[in-house]
Amino acid sequence: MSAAPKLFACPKDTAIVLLGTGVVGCALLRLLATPAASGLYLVGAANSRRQIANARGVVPTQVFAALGASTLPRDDAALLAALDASGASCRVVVDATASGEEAAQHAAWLAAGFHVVSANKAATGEKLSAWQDLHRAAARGAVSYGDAATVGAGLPVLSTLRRLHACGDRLLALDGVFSGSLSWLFNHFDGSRPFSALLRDARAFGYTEPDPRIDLGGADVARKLLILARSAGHALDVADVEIESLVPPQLRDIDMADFLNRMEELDGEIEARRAQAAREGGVLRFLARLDERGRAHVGLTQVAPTHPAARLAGTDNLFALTTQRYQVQPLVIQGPGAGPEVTAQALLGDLLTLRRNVAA
Ligand SMILES: NC(=O)C1=CN([C@@H]2O[C@H](COP(=O)(O)OP(=O)(O)OC[C@H]3O[C@@H](n4cnc5c(N)ncnc54)[C@H](O)[C@@H]3O)[C@@H](O)[C@H]2O)C=CC1
Ligand SMILES: N[C@@H](CC=O)C(=O)O
Repeated sequence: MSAAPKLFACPKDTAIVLLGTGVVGCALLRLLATPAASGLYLVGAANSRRQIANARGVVPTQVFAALGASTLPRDDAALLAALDASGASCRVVVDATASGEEAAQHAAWLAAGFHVVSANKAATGEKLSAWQDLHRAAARGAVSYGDAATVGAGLPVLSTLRRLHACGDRLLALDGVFSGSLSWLFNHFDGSRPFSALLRDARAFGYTEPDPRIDLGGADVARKLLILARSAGHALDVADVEIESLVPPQLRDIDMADFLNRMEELDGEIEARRAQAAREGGVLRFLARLDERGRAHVGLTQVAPTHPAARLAGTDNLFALTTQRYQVQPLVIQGPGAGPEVTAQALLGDLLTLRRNVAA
């Protein structure tokens, strides 16, 4: 891969490797080629099968072609070596995969002094012990973990919660719609098209997880609820969240390709629920709730058309934060909660914050 002279017009202070060149990773590559990303330079990129690395710099717009031509085997160590060889003072691994294996490495990377910026929720939204390890590792490595993309695709909800927590405010309850894909699906599911057809569209628009059962099964929403609760100081674990799955038992354990061919099997049950809700004057929304007694639940709920969740559009997420100081009226954050551009912007925002903090 040839060096990129234009990139070196900026100080080489922040070197990046990018894991994952799917919809989010690609959108980030586009942003890295814009002036907003001055001072950030890419030294490696990988998908699940191939990688490229060059400590002197990789041109973001050439990553696809270079990966296509690459014969380098997948090896995270070689990517970390490129970060080290770059000489940059700030070395960052960006995780835009949905891989549990990569997420399991975040703590080790932090402990070794690499910053991590992640859209992947598997490290922070699953086991509480992993969350705790990660925060200990970041302290040990004196580095930061950027996670703005993991909740609300970068809506300012985690930053707000953390600021309230730092001010001594206490989160009492959390309510809302935490999934962009499920929001989009139920905002459009009016009986005119089968649910499975809408799901194919949501997948094509890049709103769903690589395996849409992670969305439909409630796991993605539960992860976000856990990330939010933990960021507000609540030590919640996976077993503390009651999850209602929309995936019927016969579709849960088959491989993803089979599931994608059999999505029509979702239609009967979900259309019956929609029709029943409509007969009773309501609509379906996939809601998340953490109540004041620490009970957490995610699942499909029938709501009245006047309910705030019934008035969302597109991929809107809605986060209603009830805290000691926002008790009479919750603090509400609403906006698009999925999609490549907004998610990549959240990653870029974390990278720029890191760069600023390291320079300060
Ligand atoms: N799509 C969205 O709106 C949002 C996505 N996210 C998160 O962003 C992440 C990526 O999502 P998408 O781009 O939609 O998925 P995608 O399926 O389009 O892309 C995933 C990429 O990761 C690569 N990959 C898988 N395992 C890998 C490994 N071990 N090493 C390197 N690359 C590997 C795949 O080859 C692919 O390039 C997920 O964790 C998702 O939860 C977060 C917020 C919003
Ligand atoms: N699949 C997720 C993408 C963002 O996290 C969602 O639907 O919200």
